[in-house]
Amino acid sequence: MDTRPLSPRTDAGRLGLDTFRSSPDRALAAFDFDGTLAPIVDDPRSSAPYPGIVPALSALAARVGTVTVITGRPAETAVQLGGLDEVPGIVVLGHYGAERWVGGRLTAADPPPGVDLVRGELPALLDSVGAPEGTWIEDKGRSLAVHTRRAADPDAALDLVRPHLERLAERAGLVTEPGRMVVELRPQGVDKGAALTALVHERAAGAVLYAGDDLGDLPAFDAVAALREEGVPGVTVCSASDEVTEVADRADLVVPGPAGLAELLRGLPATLRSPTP
Ligand SMILES: O=P(O)(O)OC[C@H]1O[C@H](O[C@H]2O[C@H](CO)[C@@H](O)[C@H](O)[C@H]2O)[C@H](O)[C@@H](O)[C@@H]1O
Repeated sequence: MDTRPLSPRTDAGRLGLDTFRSSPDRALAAFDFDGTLAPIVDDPRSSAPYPGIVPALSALAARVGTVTVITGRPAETAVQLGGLDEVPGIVVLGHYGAERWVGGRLTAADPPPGVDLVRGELPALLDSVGAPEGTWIEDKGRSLAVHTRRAADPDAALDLVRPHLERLAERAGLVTEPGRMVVELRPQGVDKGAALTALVHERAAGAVLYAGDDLGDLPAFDAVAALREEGVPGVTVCSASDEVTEVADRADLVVPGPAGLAELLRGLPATLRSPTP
């Protein structure tokens, strides 16, 4: 694994980063939250950004056209846990793009009815299939996530509940989103790739950087590849972990987790071209 900072291993990634640096005022920098800006912890309610990340995002926001966080969390949860309201102009796209938070204002569509069905049936379902102690439901309003990180054997617990969750999601007209010791049951029709593409187009961004750590970030990596075809150079960054290796395999640049991303962010502003007087 190449973990040298700021050295993309692909030509397309190098072009993406070079273009990002040479025209920062037209660039868009997008970040996943959990596992990328915030280290993974046992209890999702106690997530917090890696030290120095928020000031680094603020410094970046002063130099680049758009800074955004695209997360599976509700947008307001990410803002609150991350202290993201300190970052000037930041756009937080929650629930894989179904919600948008900017400057304290949240816009979102109503959740589909299937979410209520899942909310009503999930606890009894987990009991009936013998989900082990430590299995936990996170109710995120417009989706629900079943976490197993706190079970004695998280992988075995996930394997046990996954097929039942897939059947329930199908019955409710929802989809399952697999992640790090979690399966989420969420509405169809949104993903981080569509969210990223829409924001790049809206801002007429001339270059894009996307950083993520989990399977839910791969549609955003696909979006970066499609944007390149459209003529928008881009670079993908993996915040690497031992839990998920597919993202590192696909990334142009691999950094060792949120600590590595913080280092990358701290160094990035100094490499950006200054505006010509
Ligand atoms: O899109 P993201 O910002 O990466 O959010 C994805 C999921 O992140 C959270 O779960 C993950 O982080 C937890 C806290 O570190 C960890 O305990 C859990 O095992 C991880 O899967 C969040 O709780 C989910 O709702 C998000 O969908």
